[in-house]
Amino acid sequence: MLRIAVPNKGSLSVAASELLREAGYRQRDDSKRLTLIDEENGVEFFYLRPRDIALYVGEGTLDIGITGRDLLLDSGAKADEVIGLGFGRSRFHFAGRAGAFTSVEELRGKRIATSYVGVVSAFLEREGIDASVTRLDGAVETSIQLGVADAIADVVETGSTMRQAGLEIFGEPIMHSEAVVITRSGAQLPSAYETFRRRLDGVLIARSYVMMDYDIRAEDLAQASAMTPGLEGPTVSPLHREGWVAVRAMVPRKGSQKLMDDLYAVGARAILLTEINACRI
Ligand SMILES: Nc1ncnc2c1ncn2[C@@H]1O[C@H](COP(=O)(O)OP(=O)(O)OP(=O)(O)O)[C@@H](O)[C@H]1O
Ligand SMILES: O=P(O)(O)OC[C@H]1O[C@H](OP(=O)(O)OP(=O)(O)O)[C@H](O)[C@@H]1O
Ligand SMILES: [Mg+2]
Repeated sequence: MLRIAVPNKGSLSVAASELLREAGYRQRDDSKRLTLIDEENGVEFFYLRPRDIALYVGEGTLDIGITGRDLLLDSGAKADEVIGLGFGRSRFHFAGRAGAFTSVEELRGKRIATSYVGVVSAFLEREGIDASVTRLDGAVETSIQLGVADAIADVVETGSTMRQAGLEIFGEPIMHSEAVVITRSGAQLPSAYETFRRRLDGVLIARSYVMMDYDIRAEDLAQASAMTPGLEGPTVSPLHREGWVAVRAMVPRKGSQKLMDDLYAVGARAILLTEINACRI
């Protein structure tokens, strides 16, 4: 059986289970449940803290994990990111009281609080900055007000937690994160992994692509099909109208409305955009 770790709580948990459900796997319907066997697909799911997942996968106890890229790097586990999942996107930033810092150089000799000691220490070492790093479990933003730290390094999505705590980010983002699938470095994975990977790729593609159909005069086909190259090439079929053809191609969802305008402008008509529910590429 393929053994897969899924976040049991936190920002990634619901979206990870939704993705797996869309990919045809059984998922728990009770958030207190910590393991689940999907007999039909030959998979056992383990619902674990996102922070611990890289450790289990790195040790080889579990084959696959879904966690945050930031948590994977922070753990130092011997596991690699194999698929970016496009949700749980965040940036990782230093912040201080409004106006207190303008650059990371000013962190020298200062106290920094964070839940990501691995990421922060590696960054400071790379930059040659000597500072003391304190580990906190969460709600790191409050530590400055409470006098435990001069600056913090934390996850920022909308920035509203920082703003409400009266803090301001400074310097470039230390990293960009999203939910990722991880496997143990150099591991020989069970053959079921390939099916898992193809299913997930299928869901991700179905989410980011749509199907575009249109009719066009044969003489305008070259110009229009260059705008809709599809994955392998567009499907072009005869139309029951002299001098016209029907074209079908997958196109990125992003920008698809503008693409319809542009196709219309080069002579395409009966332009249809439909959802892809699932696919194997
Ligand atoms: N507001 C957010 N938006 C997007 N991603 C986030 C956000 N907060 C955290 N993350 C990401 O979610 C992952 C795990 O963080 P999360 O906060 O869910 O775990 P946790 O702090 O252990 O759980 P909890 O917050 O429930 O105690 C990390 O990869 C992090 O980058
Ligand atoms: O930029 P924002 O949209 O405000 O999101 C960022 C906040 O979300 C996370 O907190 P979480 O709710 O996970 O609490 P925690 O700090 O206790 O983990 C993260 O640690 C930040 O505090
Ligand atoms: Mg959190």
